[in-house]
Amino acid sequence: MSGLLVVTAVPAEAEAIRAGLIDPTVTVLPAGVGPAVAAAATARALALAEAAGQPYRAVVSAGVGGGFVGRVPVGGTVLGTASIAADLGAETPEGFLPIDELGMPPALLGGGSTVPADRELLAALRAALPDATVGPILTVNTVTGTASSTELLARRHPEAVAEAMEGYGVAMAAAQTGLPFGELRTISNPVGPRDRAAWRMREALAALTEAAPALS
Ligand SMILES: O=C(O)c1cccc(C(=O)CC[C@H]2O[C@@H](n3cnc4c(=O)[nH]cnc43)[C@H](O)[C@@H]2O)c1
Repeated sequence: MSGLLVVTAVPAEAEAIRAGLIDPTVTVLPAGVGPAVAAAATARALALAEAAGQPYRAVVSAGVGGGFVGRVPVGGTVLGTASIAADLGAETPEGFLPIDELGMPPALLGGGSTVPADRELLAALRAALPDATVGPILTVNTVTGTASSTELLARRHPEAVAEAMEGYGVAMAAAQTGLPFGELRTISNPVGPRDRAAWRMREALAALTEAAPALS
């Protein structure tokens, strides 16, 4: 059996993680931005490893993300208790309905819009990163960029600590293969009105390098 598969969106995240890794059996795969490409690339990597007789033992979605103000600071590190597809569902005149509430058989949804992190994997990550903020991480197709959508999202997910764009996709690929899944994010920006100039990408990438020894 191979080691851990860590899936990032962009090469800069992958390089930041590789710079801090201490476990040589960890593979870091930059898969692309968004849940669809993340799921497809993760599923392919898992299937190829399985076919080669060297399956991975667990999968972690990792990279930078937006933090909910008052829940985690910019530059902070977050561990997901669950990855939630926050915009998978239907709009109604009364508001957003998650896919789980549309009356579809759960089997058709791959279980639903929330994928819990594997307990043992999360416990190991928490032990290695005791200062990390722990809570659900939202997966969105569109970076939240207005005060009104931030408020709606924060109200719908009062426990959520961060948002990013890949976790749920990676989680679905891991679930299809029956592998433990976790999500680790470092915070590059607050979730809120779009201000790209205020993103602290360098700090978030440095925090990824610092967190990388926990990936083993
Ligand atoms: O906003 C832009 O102009 C922009 C231009 C180039 C690249 C990006 C990104 O890489 C953003 C998405 C990327 O980073 C993660 N991320 C970071 N902060 C957030 C956030 O507040 N909400 C959602 N995703 C975020 C995400 O996982 C992507 O991989 C943006």
